[in-house]
Amino acid sequence: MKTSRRRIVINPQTRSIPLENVAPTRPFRQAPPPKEIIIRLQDVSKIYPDGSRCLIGANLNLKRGDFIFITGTSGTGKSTLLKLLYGEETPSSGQIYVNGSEVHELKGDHLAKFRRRIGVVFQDYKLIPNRTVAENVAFVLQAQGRRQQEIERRLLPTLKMVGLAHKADAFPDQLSGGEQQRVSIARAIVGTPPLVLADEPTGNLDLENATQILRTLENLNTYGATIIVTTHDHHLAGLSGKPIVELRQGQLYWQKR
Ligand SMILES: Nc1ncnc2c1ncn2[C@@H]1O[C@H](COP(=O)(O)OP(=O)(O)OP(=O)(O)O)[C@@H](O)[C@H]1O
Repeated sequence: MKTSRRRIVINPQTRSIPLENVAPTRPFRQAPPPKEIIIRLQDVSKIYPDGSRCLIGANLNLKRGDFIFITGTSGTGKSTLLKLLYGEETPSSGQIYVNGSEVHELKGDHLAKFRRRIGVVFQDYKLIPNRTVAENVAFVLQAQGRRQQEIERRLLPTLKMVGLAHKADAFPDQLSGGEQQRVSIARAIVGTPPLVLADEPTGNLDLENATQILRTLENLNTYGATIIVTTHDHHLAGLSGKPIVELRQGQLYWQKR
């Protein structure tokens, strides 16, 4: 049987191949990364409709259990990078794989299930205003379908870890900015997710509290969780001794220690 094939026509004027003859209807997809690679960015660009260029052909590979800091000046695109990783934003081009899934292919229940395995510390905390600290943190475990007994077993130690056991019954508007930030950290780690994305998790904290939060994330990392922390604070990133990746002009650069 004869199959119809698209002809590639070389333009004799320029000797270049007209794009409409070669561009496939779907972007060319690479094979998924090997299992030990938990995060892969392949030639990823992100340009917002208003022209803000955050990533330009960026590449990154992280293995399970890696812990890195992403640094970069304000407005370079650190938050955007995390949003791409949990599917809140879609790349303008390129592929992003997280936990074996190509993120922007995930929709509906698949996306919700994928996100349940990621602990996210949002820069603006996103606490539920009419729920107490304990309820905000427990909410994650309820969404994961955990039993009440397990919720109770996890809740208090996590609140203690972030120094907020005494505020369990307070509502978000009764907390300082730093305390709200620590609630958002507790919420991200209470389910011991295999991946934590923390957007400026220490931005509102003094050095003592910031160091305590880093120790908590390092502790989770020793149990195998992959951790990505964005920060402006080179000093804090330097203190931890973990690798630093700088986002500069749309590219990701591993810093030498
Ligand atoms: N939804 C959006 N629509 C258009 N532009 C956006 C959007 N979100 C972010 N931007 C722009 O993209 C750029 C990167 O923003 P982003 O918040 O990712 O940077 P950042 O490095 O996290 O900044 P900061 O350190 O100040 O939090 C900025 O110029 C910002 O104005």
